Amino acid sequence: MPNRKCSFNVSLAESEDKLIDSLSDLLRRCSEQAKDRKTNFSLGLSGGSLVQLLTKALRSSRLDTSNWEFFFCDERYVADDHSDSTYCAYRTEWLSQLPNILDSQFVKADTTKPLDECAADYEAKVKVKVGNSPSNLPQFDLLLLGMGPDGHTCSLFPEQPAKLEETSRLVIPIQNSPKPPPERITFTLPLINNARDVAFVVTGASKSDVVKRVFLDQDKQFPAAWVDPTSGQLTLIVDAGAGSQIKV
Ligand SMILES: O=C(O)[C@H](O)[C@@H](O)[C@H](O)[C@H](O)COP(=O)(O)O
Repeated sequence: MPNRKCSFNVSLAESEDKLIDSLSDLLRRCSEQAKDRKTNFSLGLSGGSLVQLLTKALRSSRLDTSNWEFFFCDERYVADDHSDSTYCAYRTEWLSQLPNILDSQFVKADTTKPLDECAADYEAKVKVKVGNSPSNLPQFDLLLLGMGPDGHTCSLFPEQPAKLEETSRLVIPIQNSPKPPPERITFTLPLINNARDVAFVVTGASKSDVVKRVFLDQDKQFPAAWVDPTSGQLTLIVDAGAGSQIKV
């Protein structure tokens, strides 16, 4: 595998139930490690299909989430109660299905601020709430990432390669996103790659080629291929369709 700093674990699930089990196992391991360190469990969320899959994993695993804090690896720049808001998608789902999770456990983006300020403010929140690694950067316990068919992850898109070069800011504004809505904020690679654990959850046969090109070829035209934790662990959880070109 070319140039990857970290090796990665692959979990190839034959059914949705198995995929949810793998996700639950990962959440259990990472949250127990946070408990052992006597810290809150900091978990970065993504949108899309992950909303449903994570809800199912939390319901079936019955993990104790009382010391968990939920952040957003990216967020759409819309009001909290807008149907495009990733926070809104989780909150709506969890209010009925996971009522023990409190609204105060979400660290939300303040989208009432201008876009640039919203990103800077979210970075400040991350710095206050997430403990630093020895490199002096906030270190998330786990980031759950999705990947689009174009190889985007978070709100880092192939059409905006300069965003991959960011070295100082941890959260940046995005304008003119090729996927609507056009305005967003997103974690940058220095923050993503500093996490203890990063996991991609990818499903569907239509993504099998991009999964191969990102994870096996590490083809840097795809932003997801830039995710390469410095000292953390990378996990790929795929169903049979998305993982059909990956041999475990
Ligand atoms: O803000 C967004 O537009 C979505 O969060 C998006 O980035 C999503 O995570 C990926 O496109 C994967 O989505 P699926 O898993 O649903 O394919």
